[in-house]
Amino acid sequence: MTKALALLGSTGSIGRQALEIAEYLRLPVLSLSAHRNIGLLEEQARRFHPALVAVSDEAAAGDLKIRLADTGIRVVSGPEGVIEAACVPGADTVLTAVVGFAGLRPTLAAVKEGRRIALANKETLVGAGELVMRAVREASASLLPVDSEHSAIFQCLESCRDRGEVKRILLTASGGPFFGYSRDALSRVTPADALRHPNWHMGPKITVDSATLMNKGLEFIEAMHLFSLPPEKITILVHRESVIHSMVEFVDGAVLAQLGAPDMRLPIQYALTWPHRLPSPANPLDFSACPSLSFGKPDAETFRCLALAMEAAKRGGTAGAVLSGANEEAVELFLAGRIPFLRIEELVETALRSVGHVSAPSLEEILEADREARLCVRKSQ
Ligand SMILES: NC(=O)C1=CN([C@@H]2O[C@H](COP(=O)(O)OP(=O)(O)OC[C@H]3O[C@@H](n4cnc5c(N)ncnc54)[C@H](OP(=O)(O)O)[C@@H]3O)[C@@H](O)[C@H]2O)C=CC1
Ligand SMILES: CC(=O)[C@@H](O)[C@H](O)COP(=O)(O)O
Ligand SMILES: [Mn+2]
Repeated sequence: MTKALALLGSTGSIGRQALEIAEYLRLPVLSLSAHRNIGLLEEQARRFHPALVAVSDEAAAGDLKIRLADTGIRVVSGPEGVIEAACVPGADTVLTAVVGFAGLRPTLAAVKEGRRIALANKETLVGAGELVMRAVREASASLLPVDSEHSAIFQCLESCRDRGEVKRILLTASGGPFFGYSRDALSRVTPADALRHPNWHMGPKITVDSATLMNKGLEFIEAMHLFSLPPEKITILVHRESVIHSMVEFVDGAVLAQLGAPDMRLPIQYALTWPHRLPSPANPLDFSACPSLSFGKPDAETFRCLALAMEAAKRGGTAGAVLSGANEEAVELFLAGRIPFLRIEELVETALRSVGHVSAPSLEEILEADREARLCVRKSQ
């Protein structure tokens, strides 16, 4: 059970819900971080009185220092400031809800300090899964998934004493807002269309990833690392209702599933209270509102990002960092209205084919692969 929290990405979708849970559980919050949204960060700082707040954008950090001058709260800046927030003295748990690869270095720093990590930032494991999991083992840190599917799998595996008993993981996918669309229809969708997820309210990047099915590809790689499973033992199952958050099939044919309303407050809270369960403000599951549950296969021919992610999953090494970095950059261009939807997959594929591969990379080589992938996307847009 968490005693005190460091929260990275507090102004985002996960960050705001995490603060709701911290308040509900009466957990002290010792640090907060954001990129630029200092209006909300100031409000949060005044409400939760952390020892430290970090703002990764230097100019915004300067403004926040002035705004918080009367509070005695320390304001630190830049990527190094976010690392300081991750390692704030006294916090036993760090919830990493920064979006994108910017989450890697602070997460790694907290792992090395042996903290409990409640991990929402999936790009960390996609880009540097082997390195991060090795650091977790070396520091005897705990890594608790917040991503809804991975929290579900984690919960289904809790009574499993021998991983050899796992036949496969069934990773559920909503199919996103464009489920059933043809390539022709996809060529005309807008950012506003892509931001309309059928079941979840999330930040813009992950919402677009759900629309391209890249989110499921990222989650496939995240699951491989978190649960030490080869790609053959993970099956993606389209489940439009997002009620079953994922399942585990065992060698005797038994299947365990975790169900719940689509409400991230539940997996956030479980990562903070584990190994205990406490009452939660999350919406309860109303079975009468979901009379039928459907299942199907994902369409990786229409949604090419999924096929590219599976390719990167099998390739390993720096492929995950290239996939993730190129995708982040391409999604940003799409959201800015500078490229059409289907250009996202083309740019990711170009990066995967162009950036040199390293099979057992160091942190520096991973960071370099991410940099090169982003550069490749910007040059090819
Ligand atoms: N939202 C959800 O329901 C789920 C999210 N996740 C994962 O959790 C992570 C966060 O997602 P979500 O909350 O939706 O994202 P949001 O975009 O809503 O929030 C992102 C947070 O990260 C901060 N941030 C943005 N860029 C940087 C940067 N370069 N350096 C440091 N901080 C930065 C933002 O600050 P600012 O506000 O100032 O820009 C904000 O606090 C993602 O990895 C996502 O895939 C996983 C499962 C579900
Ligand atoms: C809430 C959460 O964990 C998201 O990752 C969500 O699962 C996205 O849904 P799909 O990618 O399945 O559309
Ligand atoms: Mn998810």
